[in-house]
Amino acid sequence: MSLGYPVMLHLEGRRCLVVGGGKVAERKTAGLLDAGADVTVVSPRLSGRLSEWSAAGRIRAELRGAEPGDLDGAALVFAATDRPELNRQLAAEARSRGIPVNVADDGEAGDFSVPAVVRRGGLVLAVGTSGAGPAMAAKLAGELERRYGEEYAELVETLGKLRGEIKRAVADPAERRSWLQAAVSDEALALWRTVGRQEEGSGLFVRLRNLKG
Ligand SMILES: C[C@@]1(CC(=O)O)c2cc3[nH]c(cc4nc(cc5[nH]c(cc(n2)[C@H]1CCC(=O)O)[C@@](C)(CC(=O)O)[C@@H]5CCC(=O)O)C(CC(=O)O)=C4CCC(=O)O)c(CCC(=O)O)c3CC(=O)O
Ligand SMILES: NC(=O)C1=CN([C@@H]2O[C@H](COP(=O)(O)OP(=O)(O)OC[C@H]3O[C@@H](n4cnc5c(N)ncnc54)[C@H](O)[C@@H]3O)[C@@H](O)[C@H]2O)C=CC1
Repeated sequence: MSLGYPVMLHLEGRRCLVVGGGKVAERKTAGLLDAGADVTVVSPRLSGRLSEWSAAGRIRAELRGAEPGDLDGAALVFAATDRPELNRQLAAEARSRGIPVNVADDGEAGDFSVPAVVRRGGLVLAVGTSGAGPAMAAKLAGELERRYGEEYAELVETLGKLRGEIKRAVADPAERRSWLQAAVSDEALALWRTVGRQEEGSGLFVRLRNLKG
C-alpha cells in the first residue's frame, strides 16, 4: 500500500478528462465540478446525472469509446470504465505523457486516489485510507459532516478577510503569527460566529485587538 500524500489541487478552468460514464465517473465528475474544473466525459453511455450536466452545459460529453487523442491538453485523467484492461491502457498513456491518472478499479495502478470530501465553502475536509477502505473514508467524512456544519463556510470566509488585514497591517513575522493564532482561539471563533458576516477585515482586526486586550 502506498501511503498517500495529500495536496489541494487548483483546478479552476483546467481541463480534466473522465473516461467512463457510470456511478464512479459521476462521483469523480461531481468533485471536479465542485473545484471549478473544465470536465470532459468520454463514454458510450452516461448516468442520469452526467446526462443532466451535459444537457445543462456543465460538462462536455463525448458519447463514444475512449481514444488516445482524448488525453490532449488534460491536466488530470480519471480512468473510470468497467473495463480493467482499458483503464490500464489509459493509465499507461497518461503516464507516458506525464499526466497524473486515477484508476478506479485498481488504486495502486494510478498516480493518485480521491479522498472522501466535506466542503464548507473554502474549508475542505478530506479523508483518505490509502486504499485500505474507501467505505471507512466515507464513514469518517460523514462524521465530519455532522461535526462541522454549514456555518463553517462563513467562519472560514471571515478568517480569510481577517488574515488579509493582518498581513497588510502587521509586518513583523513573529507578531503576525501571534495575531493569526489569536484569530482562531475558541474565544475569537465564537466572536466571528456572531459578527463575521457584517464586518470588513479592518473591523475584524479592531475586534481582535479588543479581545486580546
Ligand atoms: C483507491 C481509490 C481510487 C479512487 O477511486 O480514487 C478507490 C478504489 C476502489 N474503490 C472501490 C470500492 C468502493 N469505493 C467506494 C467509495 C469511494 N471510493 C473512494 C475512493 C477510492 N476508491 C480511492 C481510495 C480512497 C481511500 O482509500 O480512502 C471515495 C472515498 C472517493 C470518490 O470516489 O469520490 C468514495 C467514497 C466517497 C463518499 O461517499 O464520500 C465504495 C463505497 C460505495 O460505493 O458506497 C466502494 C465499495 C466498498 C468497498 O469496496 O470498500 C474499489 C473496489 C471496486 C470493485 O470491487 O470492483 C476500488 C479498487 C481498488 O480496490 O483499488
Ligand atoms: N474507485 C471507486 O470509488 C470505485 C471503483 N469501482 C470500480 O470502477 C469501475 C466502474 O464502476 P461503475 O461506475 O460503478 O461502473 P458502471 O458499469 O456504472 O460504468 C462503467 C462505464 O464505463 C463505460 N465504458 C465502457 N466501455 C468504455 C469505453 N471503451 N470508453 C469509455 N467508456 C466506456 C460504460 O459506458 C459505463 O458508463 C468498476 O468496474 C469497479 O471495478 C467500483 C466502485 C467504486
